Amino acid sequence: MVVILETKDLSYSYPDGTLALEDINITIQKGKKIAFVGRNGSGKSTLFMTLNGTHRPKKGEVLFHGKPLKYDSKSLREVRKSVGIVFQNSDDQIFAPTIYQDVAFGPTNLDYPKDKVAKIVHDTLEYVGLTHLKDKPPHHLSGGQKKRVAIAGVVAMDPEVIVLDEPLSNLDPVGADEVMDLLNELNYFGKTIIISTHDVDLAYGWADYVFLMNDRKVISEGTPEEIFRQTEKLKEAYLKRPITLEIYDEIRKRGIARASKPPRDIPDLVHTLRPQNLMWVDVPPEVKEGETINMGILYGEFAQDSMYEAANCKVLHKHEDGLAIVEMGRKPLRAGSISIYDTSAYDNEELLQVLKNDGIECVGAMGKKSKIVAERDEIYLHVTSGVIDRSILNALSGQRCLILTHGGMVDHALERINGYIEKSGINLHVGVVNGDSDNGNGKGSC
Ligand SMILES: Nc1ncnc2c1ncn2[C@@H]1O[C@H](COP(=O)(O)OP(=O)(O)OP(=O)(O)O)[C@@H](O)[C@H]1O
Repeated sequence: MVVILETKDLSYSYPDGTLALEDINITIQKGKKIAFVGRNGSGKSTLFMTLNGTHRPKKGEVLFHGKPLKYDSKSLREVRKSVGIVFQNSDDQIFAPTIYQDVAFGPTNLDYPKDKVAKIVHDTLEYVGLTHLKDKPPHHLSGGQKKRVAIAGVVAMDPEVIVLDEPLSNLDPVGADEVMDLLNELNYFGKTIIISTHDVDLAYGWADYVFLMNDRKVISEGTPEEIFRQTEKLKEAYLKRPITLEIYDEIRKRGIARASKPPRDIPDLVHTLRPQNLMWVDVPPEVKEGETINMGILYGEFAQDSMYEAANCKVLHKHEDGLAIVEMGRKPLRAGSISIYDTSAYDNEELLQVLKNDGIECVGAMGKKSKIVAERDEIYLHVTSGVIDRSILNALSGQRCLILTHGGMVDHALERINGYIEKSGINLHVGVVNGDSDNGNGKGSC
């Protein structure tokens, strides 16, 4: 593996004293797709500006092909030719009167002869699909088109590394797909692509390697599979888990996923679904269609919860020669429950009793006040966002859940859960376990 970019103990402060990066040590491999994931203000854009020398580190260094960056104008010109940056806001990047002139700006500055510049611009515009707009002023373009012009301006310099700050911000889904296709193509032809994003689904499905940033530091790095399994780190970085992983975990808990690697995208996810458990088996002559028969011991692929298990099967179709198609029975799950604790009538002693006596396995808090109470009294919160839906999902897979909330949100939670019960026909146990509210379905009995 060839290392193309590296930082060593890199720190950067803005002139007003804001420390935006602290002791960053990263290594970027040539030809990879890299995502820096972090919430607003974590330092992604600042880091990117240090990678091509726009920002000079206060401490530490940036190395390109193993050589420390120098900050004289000739060296900077060279590194900027090799490490191109596409800014978050295209208007900060595009300034020439026409798209043609904008894309020509970089190659012209490299002192290429006119005909070479013309060929580069022509080829680049064709490559990004903007030839038909070449004489338009950039401010007449849509956000997605401007983004492509900005990318074209960088591609025209033929850099080894293309760094894109939030490449999909303000793009509609189709525009976003187009930009990602373009980046994949550039990567396929050997460019190292580095992006920043808050979009965990994008990073999870797209990147070869992920750096997780929070509060001016890289707090974790690894393959997407490694990073997005680190629930605590994601929480620390105020990020969620990718939706594909969330769905996969729910499928797995219900015993309908194959034992395979966690899926990276939707086709992967579909593939993890265990095929319907239909089998051809030999059956005794007296067995009739519709009957349930004992299949004895299942093992390996066919056992759902352990290496070996006994299973009943329903005979769906009886064929000649003593063969039948049977459907394997699934083990029923223990019924889960959702208790709601109204923190307007909070009593720590009582809450601890509820947690213990009801065997609560998953606690969530909704609303700032309830979260503050939980933090103050050191009640561990398994869920802090999407609390109602998460609790429904956990209850569906057999867990006993408790939601800490207060005021109108108690009724809101009840309404949402009862709405789900009504729609799905699945009768979850739900109720308010303290205070005066009488809205519960099975109050106090969870
Ligand atoms: N020109 C500036 N002067 C002073 N502080 C700045 C400047 N630009 C950014 N900062 C600060 O540096 C820190 C890192 O900002 P940065 O823009 O690098 O974060 P980011 O991860 O790219 O955020 P976003 O996802 O919102 O783009 C923040 O605290 C920010 O307020």
